[in-house]
Amino acid sequence: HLKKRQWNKNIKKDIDPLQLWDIVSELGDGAFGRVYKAQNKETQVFAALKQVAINNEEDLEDFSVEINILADCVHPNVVGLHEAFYFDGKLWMFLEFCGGGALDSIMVDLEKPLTEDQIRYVCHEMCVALDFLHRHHVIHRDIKAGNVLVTMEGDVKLADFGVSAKNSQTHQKRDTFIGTPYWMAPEVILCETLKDTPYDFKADIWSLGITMIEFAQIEPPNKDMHPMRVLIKIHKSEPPALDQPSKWCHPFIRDYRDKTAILDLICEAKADVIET
Ligand SMILES: COc1ccc(Nc2ncnc(-c3cccnc3Nc3cc(NC(=O)c4cccc(C(F)(F)F)c4)ccc3C)n2)cc1
Repeated sequence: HLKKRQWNKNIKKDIDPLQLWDIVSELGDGAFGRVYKAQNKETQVFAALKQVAINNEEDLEDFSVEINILADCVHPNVVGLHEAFYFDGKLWMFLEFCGGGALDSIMVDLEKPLTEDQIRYVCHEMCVALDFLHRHHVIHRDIKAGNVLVTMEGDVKLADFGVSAKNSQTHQKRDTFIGTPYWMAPEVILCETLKDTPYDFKADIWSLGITMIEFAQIEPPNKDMHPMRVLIKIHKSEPPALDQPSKWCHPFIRDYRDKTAILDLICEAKADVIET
């Protein structure tokens, strides 16, 4: 007889989430799939809500992995999971809402890169997040500014919209190529293309470096190049560098505790929105 499917302890069943949460508005212009801003009726706390239609066991497996990672990896620099429900054939994921949004959108909205002080602070917070994830044997695999969220209090939280969104929208088959190439470490490309050399957590550190260049220049290196050509270039070239290295001071992560720089950025970004 079939072993009873071990139900995911992090997912609440047979409870209508809308009895506990109000949907406030749509998040992003559908860029992330169906993601909403929600508010808890009792605590008034805000959440980012993603609803995903679960059509089969495979989908449930995929998203259970994500929920287990989020439930196990509780850290101030990793986006937190409030709760998850399976209701009406859909998986409902409520995550802590970060009011500042993602850093790539902030740079695009303000039409300027981050300052050195902002980069220094964000870099330190991302190193702390990655150290935590790697100690929990989680390799992020898609580190980029678009996966770095900031709160109105100036906290920096690592998220990952790519994989799950990709699965939920395109129902990508497991063995197809995953992740945007610009930030990919050479060994990841090798693994993704040759499917044999296993890569390890150090791939996230390469992508962190590419993300620092992205913070400094708004775009990662090779952004204007066709993705396929980037794969070859990353593989055969030396690691990329800043366009103007002399512009940046070198003793980099030292007095990183300075939150004010990132708070200024968020105020600018929010002021920018209020003005428009
Ligand atoms: C456009 O303006 C805004 C304004 C505020 C926000 N704030 C915000 N705060 C929190 N989450 C989100 C979010 C936006 C779009 C899509 N998903 C979001 N969060 C989210 C993330 C996840 N999953 C992860 O972040 C995740 C998945 C696997 C691993 C990991 C990690 F390795 F980082 F732990 C993280 C699942 C479900 C949701 C709703 N968005 C976003 C856009």
